[in-house]
Amino acid sequence: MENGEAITEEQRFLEVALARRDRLAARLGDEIADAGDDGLGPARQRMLRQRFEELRRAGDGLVFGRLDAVDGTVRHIGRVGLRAGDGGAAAPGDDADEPLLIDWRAPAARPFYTATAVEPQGQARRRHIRTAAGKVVGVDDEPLDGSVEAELVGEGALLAALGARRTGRMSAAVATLQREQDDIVRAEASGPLIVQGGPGTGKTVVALHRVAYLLFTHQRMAERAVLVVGPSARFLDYIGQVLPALGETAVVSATCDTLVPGVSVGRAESRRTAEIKGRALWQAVLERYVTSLVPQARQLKLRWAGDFHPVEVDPVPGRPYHQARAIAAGQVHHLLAEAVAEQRATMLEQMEEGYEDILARFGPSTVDPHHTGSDVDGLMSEEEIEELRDHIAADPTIARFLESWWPTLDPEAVLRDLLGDAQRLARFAPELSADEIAAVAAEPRAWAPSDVALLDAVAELLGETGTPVPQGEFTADRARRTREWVYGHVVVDEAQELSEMQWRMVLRRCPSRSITAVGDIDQAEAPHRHTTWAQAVGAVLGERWTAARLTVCYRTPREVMALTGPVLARAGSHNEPPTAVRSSGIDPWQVTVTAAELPGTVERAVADLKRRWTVGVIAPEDRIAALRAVVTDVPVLTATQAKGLEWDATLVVDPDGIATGPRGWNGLYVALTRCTQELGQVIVRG
Ligand SMILES: Nc1ncnc2c1ncn2[C@@H]1O[C@H](COP(=O)(O)OP(=O)(O)OP(=O)(O)O)[C@@H](O)[C@H]1O
Repeated sequence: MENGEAITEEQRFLEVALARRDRLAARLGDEIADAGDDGLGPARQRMLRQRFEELRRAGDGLVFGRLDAVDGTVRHIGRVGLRAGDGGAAAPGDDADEPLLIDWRAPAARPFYTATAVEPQGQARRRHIRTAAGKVVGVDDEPLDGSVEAELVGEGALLAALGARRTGRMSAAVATLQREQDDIVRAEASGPLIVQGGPGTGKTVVALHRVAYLLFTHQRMAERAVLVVGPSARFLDYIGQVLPALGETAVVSATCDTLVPGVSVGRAESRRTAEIKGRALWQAVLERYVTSLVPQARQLKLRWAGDFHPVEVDPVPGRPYHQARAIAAGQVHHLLAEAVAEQRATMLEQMEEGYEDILARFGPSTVDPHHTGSDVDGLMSEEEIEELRDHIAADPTIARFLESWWPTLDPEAVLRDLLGDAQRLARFAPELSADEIAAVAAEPRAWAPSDVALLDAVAELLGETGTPVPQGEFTADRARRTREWVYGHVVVDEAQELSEMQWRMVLRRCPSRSITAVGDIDQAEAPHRHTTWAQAVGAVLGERWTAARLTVCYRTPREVMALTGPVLARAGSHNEPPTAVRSSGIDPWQVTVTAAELPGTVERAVADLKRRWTVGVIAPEDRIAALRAVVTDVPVLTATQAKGLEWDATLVVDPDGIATGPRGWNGLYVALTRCTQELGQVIVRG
């Protein structure tokens, strides 16, 4: 079939699918409007709204693929699934339940990503359909009968997508996911999966498509929401468009700095203290410290209605501090009520006379007036003791006493008391050297990034004080505002940057360990010293995690990747650099200038690149301010800030300066691999 005919044929199909989509969306819109009147449950309303949102967003790229099976069956693949009868009556002769468009996440769509000429999985042909504004603009056919052997799935469509200009926002790659990527997207989600991939291998793409896949496949996960942890707010903004476009609303995205509601980072910190405070040993240190705050077992003397009563309380070990406190408070209330009742019984026994007078001493609050008098034996019934216990529990004096004996604690105050006191640190963190203790204790009061994971650990050890779970219409809203929310799945991007304590913080949010972490250990710039995944996660996950790899670089052109070998070796890498899939045909270039010439050269180079491309400038930290003064309309970032981002062209300023910082070679590796087309370097002489 000629390409023109194929386009016409797919255009017809697209129009049918768009019409069905529109009709279905309109009908759902009506149902949502009526839902209030019909008294539909909130769960059903949420479902309707979610489906409506999904349909609304599935505009461009509603249909992007087609599989023709050997037996003649034709299946179209799209962003959402549609049935022939969706939104109203099916066309004459159509079965209303017959699938019209298959959701890319459904099992039936899998061969679209994984069938090859060697393993055609019953398919004769794969077709990629490119659309723009409701029009089919291109069709790429790939025979799977062995007549053509392609290394890449949908090579034409993939290379077109990769060669497209970058917009500063990540776009979905749902139409062109490659087999090694698809294997990870659809992998089992029962334990931690750690994906190592060099720059541009699609780790972020894979992570986000996996979220969409898991939410589609596992309803329970959608009920608990999925957490996406990324390295920076800039990065979260960069990927922000992708998830809704993939159809997901049950997702919370955060950085490690924003994971604890109500806590905000107020200052930067030195690499040294960040490294010290990221170590796994803090878990034990904090446990020891919080345990030391639990009052010892002791005999309390409590006053009730004018008399003192001895009450022996034994704190329950192994519970979070506040939970143990609540149990102890319950014990106090109960034992005091019992003691009062017992005292009364003893007194009654001892006294033969003056019965009425004695009862009066207990006061009206403890005595049911109907039960006074000679018709009872004077002993308190179970119900009366229960009632007395409630009075005791509500009594402000008793509450004040409990608070002074076993105070409720604020995690921030607890952590401050520990970190700010060198003597206390020496007692509870004997693993640290005197120098390390002095460095931690000398830090300013405001929280630094590494403190957030420590605060989270303290909050967990203290346990909650009974604050109600916030309400919200969408699961994600409630999850975002609740520190102890248990997510259905957690995805960590740029996972190589996490400290051991940050790993713990992530794990606390998903005790089932249904976690996908993607990263490149060779791009690690964080102050921890790990150079392998086993080191990075060993202290927290042990050996109970599965490794996967991505090996093909889709972003950086061959010409640029060729420069990275020596840099990677200097970074102490244990990994092969990924294989670049494409060439841009543009040789990387460099100029050498004096420090005085630097600003002018950068300004001119950016102005020139900007005429052709989207541009990012990457420089050492100490040059950023000066460069921002001359380059105002494109981002000027450190390698750390540029992590995960990409532009058509990158200008790397003073690469030697980038390489001399701590973990500098890793930073330079990040900087060199951000472009999709052109790389320029400005080297500073002397
Ligand atoms: N299958 C694909 N189809 C289309 N584009 C893809 C595909 N895989 C990756 N890309 C594109 O390649 C680029 C790099 O992908 P991504 O940012 O996910 O890589 P990464 O491994 O996270 O890189 P880094 O570690 O350097 O940040 C992006 O522009 C992405 O859209």
